[in-house]
Amino acid sequence: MITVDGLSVFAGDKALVRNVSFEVGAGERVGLIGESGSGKSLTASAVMGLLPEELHATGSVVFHGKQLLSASERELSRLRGNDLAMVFQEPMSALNPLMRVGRQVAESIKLHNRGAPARETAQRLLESVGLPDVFRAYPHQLSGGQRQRVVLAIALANDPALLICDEPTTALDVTVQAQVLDLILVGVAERSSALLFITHDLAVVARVCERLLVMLDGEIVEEGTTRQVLTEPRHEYTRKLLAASDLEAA
Ligand SMILES: Nc1ncnc2c1ncn2[C@@H]1O[C@H](COP(=O)(O)OP(=O)(O)OP(=O)(O)O)[C@@H](O)[C@H]1O
Repeated sequence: MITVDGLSVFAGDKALVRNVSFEVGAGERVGLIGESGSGKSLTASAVMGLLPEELHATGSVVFHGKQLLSASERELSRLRGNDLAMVFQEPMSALNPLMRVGRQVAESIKLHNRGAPARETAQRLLESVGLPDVFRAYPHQLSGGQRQRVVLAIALANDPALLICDEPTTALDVTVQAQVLDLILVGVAERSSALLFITHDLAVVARVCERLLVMLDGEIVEEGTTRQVLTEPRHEYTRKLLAASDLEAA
């Protein structure tokens, strides 16, 4: 469904992501883990066509048969928020502070989903993330966890084939984290969406992902099923990550 092949990201001639290759199959939940600065977010941004101007990507990212690295901005923006959706760490960056959240959800529903009026669909989406009463609220009136649930409702609005989450719960309280993770899991399961989940938190990937990719200094150094990577890590770096985490090293 999405195939990343030999992806590199450069700042000038300095490679920040080097020769990264992986696939995410339809409906699959894959985790991208590694320490801060290992290149996880840049990999996701390159896949989404959201790299800042000073960076450039080489290699290949094929999504539903289409080469994204050479796609026009117009094609990319048609894909984003449609077949390809993303949830970032900081929900305020994805929301318009001046618009009621119900309207923001309604506006994200694309025309082809116009069976029911967008307002009703938006309300149903908000209910599905446990927010039946926030339609007329502004983002600042909500808690961080509620805002992230609104962002999730927007990301899921058009039943994306692939949802990319970049540290979606890192900024939230621990109790709220679990709730948002569950909503992500239910949301992708109901739609058979694939999930690429970026985090440095191994307890989170253990709960969410079927397969893991481990990044170090811009490269993928290990890959396997979640169970394999967390119980029989092959790379020294993965062992260190496990030792440094709260996970019971099995
Ligand atoms: N616009 C940029 N220009 C130059 N270097 C950058 C730029 N953006 C990121 N980098 C560098 O690229 C490397 C990878 O960054 P990236 O944000 O992908 O890491 P990460 O694994 O997602 O870490 P974090 O969890 O902290 O977000 C880092 O060393 C970072 O400093």
